Amino acid sequence: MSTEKPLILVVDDEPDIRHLIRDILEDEAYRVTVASNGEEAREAFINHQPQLILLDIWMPDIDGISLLKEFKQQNSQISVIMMSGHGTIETAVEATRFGACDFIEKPLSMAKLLRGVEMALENRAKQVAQQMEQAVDPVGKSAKMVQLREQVEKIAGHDMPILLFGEGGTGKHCFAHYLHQMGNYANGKFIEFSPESFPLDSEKLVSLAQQNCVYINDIALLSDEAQTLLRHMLESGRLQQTQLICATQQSLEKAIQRGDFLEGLYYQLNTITLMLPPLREHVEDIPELVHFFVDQQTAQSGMPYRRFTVAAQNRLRNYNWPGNVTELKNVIQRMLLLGDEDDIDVEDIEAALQADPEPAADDIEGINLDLPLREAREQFERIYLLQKLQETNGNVGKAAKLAGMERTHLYRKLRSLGIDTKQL
Ligand SMILES: Nc1ncnc2c1ncn2[C@@H]1O[C@H](COP(=O)(O)OP(=O)(O)OP(=O)(O)O)[C@@H](O)[C@H]1O
Repeated sequence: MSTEKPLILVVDDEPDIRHLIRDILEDEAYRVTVASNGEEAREAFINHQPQLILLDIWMPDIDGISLLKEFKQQNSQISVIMMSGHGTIETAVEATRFGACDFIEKPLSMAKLLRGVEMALENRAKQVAQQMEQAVDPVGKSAKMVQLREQVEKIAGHDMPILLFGEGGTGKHCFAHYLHQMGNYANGKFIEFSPESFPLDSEKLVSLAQQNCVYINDIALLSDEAQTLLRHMLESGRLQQTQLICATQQSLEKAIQRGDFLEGLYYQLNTITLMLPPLREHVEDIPELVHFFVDQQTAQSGMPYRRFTVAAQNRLRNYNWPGNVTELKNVIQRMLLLGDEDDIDVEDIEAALQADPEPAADDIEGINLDLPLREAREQFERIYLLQKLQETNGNVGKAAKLAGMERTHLYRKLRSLGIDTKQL
């Protein structure tokens, strides 16, 4: 996995705009390359292989849509944000149908530009991660899982909003992907919005959502503005050609009572609800989930295969899993990484469960929330990395794996945070 900052290609024939965007992005530590016309853009695309392209919709030698199509044909994974001036906004909306992930209007607002770039890169990273996970059918033969899969088969083909209700880590994303695969827009995209990334522009929402599956995580945390917009879109039928799946960990009825959630929106969303049980209520699925995650992780990372003894599997069934399937997956990853023997036994499980950083609230207590973001982030990074080093007895290589970073990058990061691993 590369930990270098993503490379962004900026294509615009106006030098002022190119340079302004380059400065803004470089200030945020992105790597940037620029092109002033179609020809240069093609060259930069091949030579630099950017992760994201900011593409002007109109240039003297070629129109942006044709260039977008070319890029998408050569690399369907590439993220492209179109930039449009007044009068070309309809073309920009059109561009989302040809695979642009977003568009921004000129004159450019620095905040919107950075937000757009961040969101595009985040979505790309999520897509890559999802592909690595090879969106699987939910595993489990317990009565609850069998019933849930049957429900999905019945409801996936209807264009009605679906609400997924379940504690953190119970498989809401997993079932949302399954619904997408079984639904009417299986050939369309799976687009995830968090409450912060929800588009507040109705045209943009409709153009992104059409013929696709839209998954909104933590729906109870949507801003009042976003709730009103979503309600309006649903009432006016503008999201009809969309598979809309919303997920929540908290009761929406209670959110309504507190005045935090629109009652009208709740009735729009509550037609079909799937209740995802906590893992402690279907522990009979644990052995199958363990096999599944061991196979998945050893195949993905080349870690050696390790077997769980029967006693170890029983211990896993007796734990109450406050973090549900996510916690089980993390514990398995930790054991595969840290153990040396072929077999994983009860003692390894006890050690991994004790090291489980689930009660996150305690861990972030040391962060001063009055600090500017950059410094608060540094404080968090320090606490987080010290915790990883503690879990691995100061082994930087293993800590890097747990943190999903390259070892050399972690060394550099530790140095910049003033952490001396020899003193630990
Ligand atoms: N039944 C299942 N079969 C196989 N994998 C599963 C199952 N349930 C969950 N997973 C996997 O476990 C991990 C956590 O599940 P997921 O992200 O779907 O939970 P979530 O409820 O959406 O979490 P959050 O509340 O944090 O958003 C994912 O990698 C998911 O693919």
